[in-house]
Amino acid sequence: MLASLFLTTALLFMGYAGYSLHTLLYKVRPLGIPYFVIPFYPSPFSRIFLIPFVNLLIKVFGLTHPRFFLMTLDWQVRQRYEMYRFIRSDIFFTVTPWKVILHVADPDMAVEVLAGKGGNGELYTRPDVYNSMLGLFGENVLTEEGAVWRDHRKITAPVIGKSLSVVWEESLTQIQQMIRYYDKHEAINTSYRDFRRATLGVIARAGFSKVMEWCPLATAIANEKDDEGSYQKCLHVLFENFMWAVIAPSWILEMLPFKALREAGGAANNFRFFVNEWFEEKKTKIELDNKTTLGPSSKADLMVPLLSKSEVIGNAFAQAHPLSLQHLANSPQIFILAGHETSAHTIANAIYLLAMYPEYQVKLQEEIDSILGDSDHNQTSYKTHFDAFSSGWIAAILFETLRLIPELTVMARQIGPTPRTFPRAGDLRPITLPPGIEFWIHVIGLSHNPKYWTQPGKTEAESAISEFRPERWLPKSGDSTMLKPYNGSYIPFSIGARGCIGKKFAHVEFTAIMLGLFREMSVEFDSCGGRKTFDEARLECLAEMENFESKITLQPSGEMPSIKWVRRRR
Ligand code: HEM
Repeated sequence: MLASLFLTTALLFMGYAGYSLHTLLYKVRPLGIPYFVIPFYPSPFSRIFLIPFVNLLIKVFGLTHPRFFLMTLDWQVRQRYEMYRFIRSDIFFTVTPWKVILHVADPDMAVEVLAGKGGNGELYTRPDVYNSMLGLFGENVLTEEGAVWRDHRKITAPVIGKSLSVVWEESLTQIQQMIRYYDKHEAINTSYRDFRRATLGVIARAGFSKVMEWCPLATAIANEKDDEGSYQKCLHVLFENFMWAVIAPSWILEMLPFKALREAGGAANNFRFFVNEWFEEKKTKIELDNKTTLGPSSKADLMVPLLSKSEVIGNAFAQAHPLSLQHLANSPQIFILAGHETSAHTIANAIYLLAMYPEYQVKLQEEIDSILGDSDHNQTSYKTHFDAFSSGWIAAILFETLRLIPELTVMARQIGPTPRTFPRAGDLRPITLPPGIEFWIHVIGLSHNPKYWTQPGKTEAESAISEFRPERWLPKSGDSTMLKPYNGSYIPFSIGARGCIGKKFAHVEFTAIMLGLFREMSVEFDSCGGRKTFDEARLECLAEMENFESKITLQPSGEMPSIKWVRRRR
């Protein structure tokens, strides 16, 4: 009885899926764009329960046709531009029974989708599944759309711009503390975590005037009784299990019979708790300050101007933009989530690339020495020194790192309820797409598209598009501006009104951290007592980078080779 009920349900489901797929194919075929049929939509649920199983089948049966790549986890990272080369088109569809996805490595179309406006005069929105993932911490600037998002953005964007001096100062402080630790340790393979701690320290200070001295994760966790230790532990657990935290509410995770999932549920709760506590602490302090004749004691962190716009503190702006205190309380959580892992992993990626290509460390150090001369880098400031470093090797290394390994591999948007026409680069005719289609703007596909990355006067092979060549960004002789890639072909921070709010923050932080590290140190692979050659370590590193996976951001799925920080020989 139960078996026949199960069979009937399965047959009905398959019938419905088949019918739905047929309807969607009917929409897609006349458009004349290459398409592949995929049996599932790559939602967080399928990422956990289905795709690993499909990956196993693909491996066991040795399936090598490119259509099978499209069913694997993070094919966007491993295939880069190759899928588009194979089908000879910069856009293609995957049609699933539930959704049609248009994969885009065409820069003109990318610009229109990310920065253009839909039929209702608003920006194209993210698919609901993305907003619900990002909405784990309540409504915030990242998840809202339309008028509410505009109000959030109006409040948060200027606030971030005001924190840059603190970002510079705190980045140098974190690195000083980190170097003290590295000086006493032979080899480490904890760089991703180490930089997460450093950038967390920067955002805590810039955001909340909270001082978090740098220490390795193990020490932070061992000190769990201190606030920051438990805070970092819960962030760590949350990042490791983000997909679980997205697909199930914390109270369900906390009831499950698996320790890792219970911890993930607890971590999501604790994270909200900690940030709310920081927020409340700050609010009380500002309210107190406002009651005194002196006014707010500190203008230098993100929360002061943010809170001064809230309905609690109350002013004309708050009346015109009635965002609730809860909306504003969610903003710091998003600053922390969006602003510390992205920066930390970009720095760690750059460090590994510099270990693989030591010749660029020398360039970087020469640049630092020529700008600073004998002066102490710890005495520099954002105002006096950022500009000097913003169009040389440090900047080129940041841009090239993000070209090869962006933090977000795909930016998803959807068409509203009416058909829209989209431009295509080159002399291809624009294309009118029906409602219901999702765009997956392929950030790495775009930054590896040979039409836009083959350098003038060179062949595609000579341009070494898949390799780390920061010099491609440097100003040409007789010019002072850095490379400006074809619009839409380089979008690690996205573009347009919805582009990253923390782009400058991240650039300043990266610059100060590189300055602090490479003024004093060099990085090299650990030879494991002479058992591993440089070439072996380099190949190991490349193989790990090929296997990076998207959790919240793109990051190692296994162990990176160990590296050593050594004092510079001068
Ligand atoms: C290397 C570092 C970073 C990278 C690569 C990066 C990348 C991005 C990207 C690609 C988006 C757009 C996402 C989308 O449209 O789907 C974004 C949005 C955002 N980023 Fe960043 N980000 C970085 C650092 C930061 C920092 C340091 C902060 C804050 C201090 C920050 C705060 C935000 C916020 C609030 C948004 C949402 C903006 C909106 O929707 O209006 N990011 N970031």
